[in-house]
Formats: sequence, C-alpha cells, structure tokens
Amino acid sequence: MGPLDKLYAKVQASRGGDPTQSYTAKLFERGRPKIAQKLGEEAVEAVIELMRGDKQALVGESADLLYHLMVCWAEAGITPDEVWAELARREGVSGLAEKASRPPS
Ligand SMILES: N=c1c2ncn([C@@H]3O[C@H](COP(=O)(O)OP(=O)(O)OP(=O)(O)O)[C@@H](O)[C@H]3O)c2ncn1[C@@H]1O[C@H](COP(=O)(O)O)[C@@H](O)[C@H]1O
Repeated sequence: MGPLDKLYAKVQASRGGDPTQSYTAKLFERGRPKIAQKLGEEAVEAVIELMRGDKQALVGESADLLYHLMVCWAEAGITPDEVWAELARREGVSGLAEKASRPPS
C-alpha cells in the first residue's frame, strides 16, 4: 500500500467519527461545499509557495493538498485504485503513441 492509499484509508476510518476530536470528521460534517472550498484553498496555497520559491513551504502545502484531495475522493465515492487505473491507462496510451512515432526497425 502506497502513502496515498494509506492516507485515504485513514480518511475513510475517520469519516463519521467525533467532529470535536477529528478534523476529518468535522470536514465531512460540514459537507461537500466546505470540502470543495478547502481543496481549492490548498491548491492556491501550493501555487503561492511555488511562485515564492519556498521549497519547504511547498512540501507542507503539497501534503495539505494531497490530504484534502483524499477527502474529496472519499466524498465523491472515488477510490485511489480508480485513479491509479486511469494513470496506468494513460501510460499505456502514451506508450502506444511513442511506439507509433518510432520508425520501423
Ligand atoms: N493528513 C492530514 C492533514 N493534513 C492537513 N490536515 C488539517 O487540515 C487543516 C488545514 O489547515 P487550515 O488552517 O487551512 O484549516 P483550518 O483553519 O483548521 O480549518 P477551516 O476553519 O478552514 O475549516 C488543519 O487543521 C490540519 O490539521 C490534516 N488533518 C488530518 N490528516 C490525516 O488524516 C487522518 C485522520 O485524522 P483526523 O482528522 O484527526 O481524524 C490522519 O492520518 C491525519 O494525519
């Protein structure tokens, strides 16, 4: 299991928990508009750190962004495996395009 699969499993485990104890449970309780807002905010914060050139701050904002993306997937009923499958499909498609552009040997 990769780090994002692990984080997703923790997010799912916290869902429905006590909102006074768990930020994740609180986020789900506040609902889809709040989850969408947080994902957008974290993306913008990552963009700001990229433009500022602060690598360490970008690492932190990237972790926040990935966490909120896992919450977004859970809210939408998407599993990480569905996204990994889409990435693998694209890799296959671009691999085929690369082969097609090579001269015949
Ligand atoms: N990876 C994270 C994680 N990354 C960021 N955050 C929270 O995301 C929030 C982002 O900070 P902000 O200042 O933008 O948000 P805020 O002001 O607290 O919240 P709002 O008022 O904007 O809603 C902080 O409260 C962070 O604690 C996270 N909260 C939880 N996790 C993981 O989620 C799992 C479940 O944890 P619980 O949420 O404690 O159940 C655990 O594995 C945690 O490590």
